[in-house]
Amino acid sequence: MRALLKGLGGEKIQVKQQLRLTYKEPLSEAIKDKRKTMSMIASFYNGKSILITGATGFMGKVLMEKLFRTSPDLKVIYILVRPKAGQTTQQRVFQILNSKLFEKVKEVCPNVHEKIRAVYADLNQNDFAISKEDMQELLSCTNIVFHCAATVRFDDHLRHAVQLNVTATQQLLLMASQMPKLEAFIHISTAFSNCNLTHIDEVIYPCPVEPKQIIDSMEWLDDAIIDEITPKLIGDRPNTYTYTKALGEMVVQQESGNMNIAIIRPSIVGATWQEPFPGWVDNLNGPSGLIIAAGKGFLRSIRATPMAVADLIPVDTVVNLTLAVGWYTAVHRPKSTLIYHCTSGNLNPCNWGKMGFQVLATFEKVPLERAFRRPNADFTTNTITSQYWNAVSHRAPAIIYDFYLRLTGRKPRMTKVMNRLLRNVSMLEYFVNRSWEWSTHNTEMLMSELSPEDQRVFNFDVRQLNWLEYIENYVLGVKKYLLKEDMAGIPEAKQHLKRLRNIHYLFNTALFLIAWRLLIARSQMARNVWFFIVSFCYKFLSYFRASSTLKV
Ligand SMILES: CCCCCCCCCCCCCCCCCCCCCC(=O)SCCNC(=O)CCNC(=O)[C@H](O)C(C)(C)COP(=O)(O)OP(=O)(O)OC[C@H]1O[C@@H](n2cnc3c(N)ncnc32)[C@H](O)[C@@H]1OP(=O)(O)O
Ligand SMILES: NC(=O)C1=CN([C@@H]2O[C@H](COP(=O)(O)OP(=O)(O)OC[C@H]3O[C@@H](n4cnc5c(N)ncnc54)[C@H](OP(=O)(O)O)[C@@H]3O)[C@@H](O)[C@H]2O)C=CC1
Repeated sequence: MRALLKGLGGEKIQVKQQLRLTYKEPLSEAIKDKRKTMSMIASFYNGKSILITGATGFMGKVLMEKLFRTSPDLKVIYILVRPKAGQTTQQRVFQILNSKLFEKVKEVCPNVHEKIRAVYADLNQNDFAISKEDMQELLSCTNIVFHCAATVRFDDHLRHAVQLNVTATQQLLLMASQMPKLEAFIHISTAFSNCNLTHIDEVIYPCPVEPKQIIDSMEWLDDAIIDEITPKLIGDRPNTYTYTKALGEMVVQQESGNMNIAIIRPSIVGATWQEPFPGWVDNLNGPSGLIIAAGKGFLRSIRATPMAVADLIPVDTVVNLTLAVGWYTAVHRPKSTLIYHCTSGNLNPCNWGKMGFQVLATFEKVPLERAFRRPNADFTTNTITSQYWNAVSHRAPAIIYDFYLRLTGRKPRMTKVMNRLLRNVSMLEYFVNRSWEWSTHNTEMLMSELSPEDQRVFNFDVRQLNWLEYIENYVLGVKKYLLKEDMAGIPEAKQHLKRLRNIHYLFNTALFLIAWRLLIARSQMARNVWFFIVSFCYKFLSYFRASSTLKV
C-alpha cells in the first residue's frame, strides 16, 4: 500500500524513447517481382494457427472476417469465448458465422465452420478457466496471437477494468511465452491510453504506479478503498478505461521477453469504410450511440467543440493495419516492441462540426423510424448554454411526453431514458472538446514496406477516405445493421417527421399565446403594446379593404 501511495506522489518517470530498429533481409529480384503480383500478407497467414481474444466483439468479428476472406487456407482460428446472454459458446459462434458480415466469407471459404475453434474461456478467471486439453492445444499450435479483448466501458469499476485490461493481458503474455511456435503477439490498445497528453508519440509512457503493484493491491483492497483511490490513480485521465489500457501497455512492455510483440493504438473505431461492405456496425460504442440518439431526436444539442478533430477510424482500416503489423512483426522481427498509431487526424482530419452536419444531412434524406423529435445538432462549448439546452431541449420535452403518457394511462419512461442518455453523453464530452496529435512514423514506415498489392488488399491509408461519403454510409449502416430498420419505411418516417414539425409549430404557437395572455393580465405596458398592435392591424386591414373596393 505504501508503495502504491508513494507512486501516487508522482515521481517523475523518464519516458523511454523506443528504439525503432528493424531487421530487414535483403530482397532478391525474384522475390521483388513476386511481391508485385501477390499479397505477401495474405499468403503469410495461410497455414497458420491464430489465436484471437475478443473475437465476439466489434473489432474481433471484422478481424476474423478479413482473415478468412483473404487467407482461406489458414489452418485454424482459435477464439476464446465465454457463454453470454443465455447462449453457449458454440451458439455464439454459429450466430456470428451466419450474420450478414460473414456472407462473403462463406463464398470464399465454404468450410469456415471447420476452421474456427471456439475455446471456452473467461478472461476474468485464473488461467482463463480454459480446460487442460484446450490449453495444451493452444500452447502447442498457436503461431500468432491477436489480443483484442477488453472492457471498453468508461465507468467500469477499477477492479474489473484492471482484471480484464491488465491482469488478463499479463496472463495471456505468460501463456504466449510458453508457445514454441509463436511468431507474433499483437496487442490492441487505444490511442487514448495517454489522452492526458496532447502530443503522443509511438512510445509507451509509464504510469506513476507500476502495474504489478496495482494488480497486487486489487487483490486485497476492498471496493470502498478502491473507489477512494481511483481518482488519484487515474490522475488527469478521464476514466478507468484509458488508465487501465495504459497499464496494459506497460505490462506488454515488461513481459515481452523474447517474443515478437507489437501494439496497435486505434483512435475512435467506427463503422466499416469499404470491407466487406460500407457502413457495417453492430454496437453502440463511440459515435454510433450518439448518431442514433440524434436521429431519433432524443439528443439535439451537445457540449462539443465543432472545430475539435473527430479522430474516427473505420474498423476495417484498423483490421488491415493489425494484419499488416502481424505479418511485419513475425517476418521482420523488429528488435523492440513497435507501437502503431491507427488514427486519422494528422493525415486526413475531420472535425465534429462537419461530422454533425453530415449526420443531419443524411437523416434529412434517410430518417430513422418513429423519431421522438425532429433531428437537430447544436454544438455549444459553453457549460451554461449547454445546461440551458439540456433543460429546454432534452428534459422539458421528456417531462411533457411523460405527462402525456400518464394522461393516456401508460407508464412514464422518457425522463428516465433522457437522464441516462445525458449521463452517458457527459462521459463522452471529454473526447469531443479536445484535439490530440498522434505521430504515425511507424504506421507510415509499414505502409512503405508493403507491396502495391498488399497496399491494396490491406489498405490502411486514411488519406484516401472521403469523410462525407463515409459518414453517410455510417449513418445508413446504423439504420440498417444496428437498428435493423427497413429502407421501405423511409416514406412513413418522413411523414412522421412532418407530423412532428406541425406539432412543434402548434405547440410553440400555443405556448406563445399562453405566455402573452398571462403577460397582458399582469402588465399595463404589455396591454398598451397589445392595444397598439391590434389597432394597427385593424387600421391596416381597413385601409387594404378600402383601397381594393376603390380599384373595383
Ligand atoms: C446534438 C447532437 C448531435 C450529434 C450528431 C452526431 C454527431 C456525432 C457526434 C459524435 C460524438 C461522438 C463521441 C464519441 C466519443 C467516443 C470517444 C471514445 C474514445 C475512446 C476510444 C476507445 O478506445 S474506447 C472504445 C469505445 N468505448 C466506448 O465508446 C464506451 C462508451 N460507453 C460506455 O462506457 C457506456 O456505454 C456508458 C457511457 C458508461 C453508459 O453505460 P450504460 O450502462 O448507462 O449504457 P449502455 O450504453 O451500456 O447500455 C444502454 C442500453 O443499451 C444496451 N446496449 C449496450 N450496448 C449494446 C450493444 N452493443 N448492442 C445493443 N444494445 C446495447 C444495453 O443493453 C442497455 O440496455 P438495457 O437498459 O436494456 O440494459
Ligand atoms: N471500439 C473502439 O472505439 C476502440 C476500441 N479499442 C480497443 O479495441 C479492442 C476491441 O474493442 P471492441 O471490439 O470495440 O470492443 P467490444 O466491447 O466490442 O469487444 C470486447 C471483446 O472482449 C471480450 N471480453 C470482454 N470480457 C471478457 C471476458 N471476461 N472473457 C472473455 N472475453 C471477454 C468480449 O466478449 P463478450 O462478447 O463475451 O463480451 C468481446 O469479444 C479493445 O482492446 C479496445 O480497447 C481501441 C480504440 C477504440
